Amino acid sequence: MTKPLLEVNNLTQRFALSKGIWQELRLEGGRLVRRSRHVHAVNDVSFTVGRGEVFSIVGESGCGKSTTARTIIKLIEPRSGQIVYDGEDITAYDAKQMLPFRRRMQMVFQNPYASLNPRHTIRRILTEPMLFHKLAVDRREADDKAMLLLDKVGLRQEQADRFPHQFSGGQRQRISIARALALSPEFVIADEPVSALDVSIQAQILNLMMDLREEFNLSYLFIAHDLAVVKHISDRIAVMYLGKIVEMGPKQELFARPLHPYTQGLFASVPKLGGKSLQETSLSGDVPATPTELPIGCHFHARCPYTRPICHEQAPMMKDSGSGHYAACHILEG
Ligand SMILES: Nc1ncnc2c1ncn2[C@@H]1O[C@H](COP(=O)(O)OP(=O)(O)OP(=O)(O)O)[C@@H](O)[C@H]1O
Repeated sequence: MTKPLLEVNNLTQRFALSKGIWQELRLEGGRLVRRSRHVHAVNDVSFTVGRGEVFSIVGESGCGKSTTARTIIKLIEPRSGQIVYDGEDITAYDAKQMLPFRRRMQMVFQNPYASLNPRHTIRRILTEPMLFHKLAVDRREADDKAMLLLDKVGLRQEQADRFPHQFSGGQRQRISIARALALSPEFVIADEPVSALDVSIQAQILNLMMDLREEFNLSYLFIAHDLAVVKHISDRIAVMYLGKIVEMGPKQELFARPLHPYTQGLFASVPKLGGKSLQETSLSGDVPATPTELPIGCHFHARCPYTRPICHEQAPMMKDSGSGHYAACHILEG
């Protein structure tokens, strides 16, 4: 088997909440001390992304998708676990060591307006990173490359001297994609890249991303809260709930035979093709707003229609049901 481009092993991330109600009082050695509570955003997450693969992570808001992405690219330091990129363990790399990887791994964000400097022209947004990373010998070469990129993402060269606010949402996302490509990456992390766009524009951007994948031989880690968005583009999909991957497998397998009750609930809430109404969802209740205390046992037990006593006590292990289709649920253990 060929080596994966990205390997994430047992990744865990948590945030300290240090103010007001987020502190707790504890009796330690006869003294009352204040301790920060923590949000357990990512809990023991493992997956790989192969070369040329589109791997998607889906789950409801707050389940830890963005934190996983930001930790992989080391925008935040992992609490524990391992990140291996192209065979190199980058987990403990500092900012200087990360510099070449920051070029090779690019990120496209949900809100293109917030991620583009409003005071810079598109020309400057595209050429500056190239010059910084020495991917162009001079301004003229960077400029030529920028013009080519505008063509590739479906914008006109005459638009290069405009500012981000002079573009529509979809066009701004095209600029973000061009900026990511300006650094000739091999891996793109796309964090909800179409969620802020009109449905009619979403398909255009997804198609563009898939065309660029072919042309530039890209691998994608694609993050979305909506299974419908990842249906057409993914090779494999991981479903995340409360910081954990609960199911993972090839797209066809996952869509044909969702195993985990949470995945089944997500499917039930996908709008029917061509239909106006949503099907009745079998997902009741909400994800805890701030997961400072993780449930004991299966994280999903409070919302699961099939809960058994064991689900309150033991966390289920990921089990392979064949063809690389994994799920973590006690029901599947018989
Ligand atoms: N900097 C932070 N400080 C404290 N808590 C945080 C921080 N960033 C994220 N969180 C919390 O971590 C959890 C996971 O957040 P994350 O943004 O990764 O989820 P998500 O699945 O990407 O959701 P969304 O789609 O809404 O962004 C949430 O409970 C969130 O409130």
